[in-house]
Amino acid sequence: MSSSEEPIPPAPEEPTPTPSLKGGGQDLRSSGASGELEEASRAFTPSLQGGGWGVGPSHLPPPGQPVLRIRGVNHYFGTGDTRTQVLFGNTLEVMPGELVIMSGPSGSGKTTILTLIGGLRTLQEGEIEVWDADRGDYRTLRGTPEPELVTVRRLIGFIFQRHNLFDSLTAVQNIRMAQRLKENGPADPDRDARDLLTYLLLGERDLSGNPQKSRFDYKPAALSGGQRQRVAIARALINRPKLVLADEPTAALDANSGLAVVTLLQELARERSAAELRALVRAAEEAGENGRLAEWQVVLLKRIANEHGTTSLIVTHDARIMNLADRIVHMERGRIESNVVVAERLFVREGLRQSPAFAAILPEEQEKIADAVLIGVHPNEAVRPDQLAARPGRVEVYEPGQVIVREGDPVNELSKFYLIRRGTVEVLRAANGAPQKLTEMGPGRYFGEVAFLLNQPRNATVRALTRAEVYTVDRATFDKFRSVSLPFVERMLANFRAGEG
Ligand SMILES: Nc1ncnc2c1ncn2[C@@H]1O[C@H](COP(=O)(O)OP(=O)(O)OP(=O)(O)O)[C@@H](O)[C@H]1O
Repeated sequence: MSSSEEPIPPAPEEPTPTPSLKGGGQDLRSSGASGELEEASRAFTPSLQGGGWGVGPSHLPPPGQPVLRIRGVNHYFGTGDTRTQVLFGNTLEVMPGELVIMSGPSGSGKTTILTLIGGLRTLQEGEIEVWDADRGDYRTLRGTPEPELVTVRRLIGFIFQRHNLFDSLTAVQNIRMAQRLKENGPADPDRDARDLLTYLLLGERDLSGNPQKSRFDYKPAALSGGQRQRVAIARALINRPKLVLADEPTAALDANSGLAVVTLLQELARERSAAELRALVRAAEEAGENGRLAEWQVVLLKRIANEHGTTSLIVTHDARIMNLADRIVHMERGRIESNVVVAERLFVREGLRQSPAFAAILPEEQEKIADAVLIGVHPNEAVRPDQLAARPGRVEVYEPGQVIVREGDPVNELSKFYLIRRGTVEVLRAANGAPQKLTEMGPGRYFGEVAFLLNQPRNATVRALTRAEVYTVDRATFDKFRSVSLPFVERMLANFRAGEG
């Protein structure tokens, strides 16, 4: 281990095996420590602690507020001449229940940021706040004394590459010793641990439902790498943490258990019907993966995931997880280069695709235009003023009665195309001197491009009926992308005509 490391915080006093960081030498606790069994038996004694289980919606952050907030985070390794900055001004918000994928090349800083969020490294510069559902308040990680950091770590389920199972304990014992018994917790905690292992295919039946010898009582040495990883995953999730931090959780897993893990993480995030879940599994299969969940696993999954609202932040290259992401955060050289809410990207892409104005723009150029107006907020959620300010010129907000475009107004380089994000607008046109309502439009509908395509004044007035949020693409941007596409489109048309001839 290089001498450039910062001091590692001391071990938490709770007998919970804290995950190690990959790369060695950074363990907060070592596995196989003496006195494990003693610690384990202490952990088996029920200690009724509040929170966690049975946390209701009132324990979510205030509406529109994140569960995790990162602002201006820098990080440096080493001292003196060898001091190197590895994170640069990173800012990110994660909303409740989101499944966030962190991607990026090796060395781009993903693990470092994850360990800072988990309170496993000292936060040097910037701000990280984690929502504490038990307290109904944010915990800040800046300058936080160790005992409070321990409390923050307890809010989090860690799934890291080196899993630090206790060698002298069985699979079930390893999970039970991490289990915090709470007032509204499962009636039979032992069964809960076994069910999680069963779901992860380490129980008494195989994927086809046929009996198999369970691994409940196996010690880590008798388990394969992938099996140990699944025990570690069960241990991380046993307390239904509201925040899961995972670093390549499926790296050592085969297709079936990888899918089981991925689906569990997704299912923990929010409620889905069994039918929706099956559709999800089918989609995963159709995507060309070999993995599948058994019918009995789906039933168990529903029970295990009875507690919802878990937010997961996962560093992964696993395409199966990528496909399930709500938000994709891409890092390059220590910086968050892009932060995309998948549903928002689909919404805007689809909106642009629908408009005939974009027909002359190549699909990949359309996607660039779409990406350039994204604001990083799910279209189901209203944008906050600070979010508008952070990404200016993308979304405009109109109050009821406000005019967005006015009939007869001339168009110029600054004229815009509008895609409705939220709210309703009405379209009016003057007839016999009085405005006549032509139609109303809601989310996903667009307006405003005809005038700038034809270079004519606006042919109707559009006015907000309710508070309306609209994405905007200005004419200069539109023309730029169209000119890129034009030669291709013309060549395609020429080929088409030649073919016809
Ligand atoms: N303990 C350390 N001491 C010094 N430099 C470190 C240490 N840990 C990481 N780094 C450096 O910090 C940068 C970010 O590393 P990090 O492990 O966060 O990247 P990563 O994106 O997780 O990479 P990978 O995908 O390979 O896991 C890298 O340049 C790495 O060499």
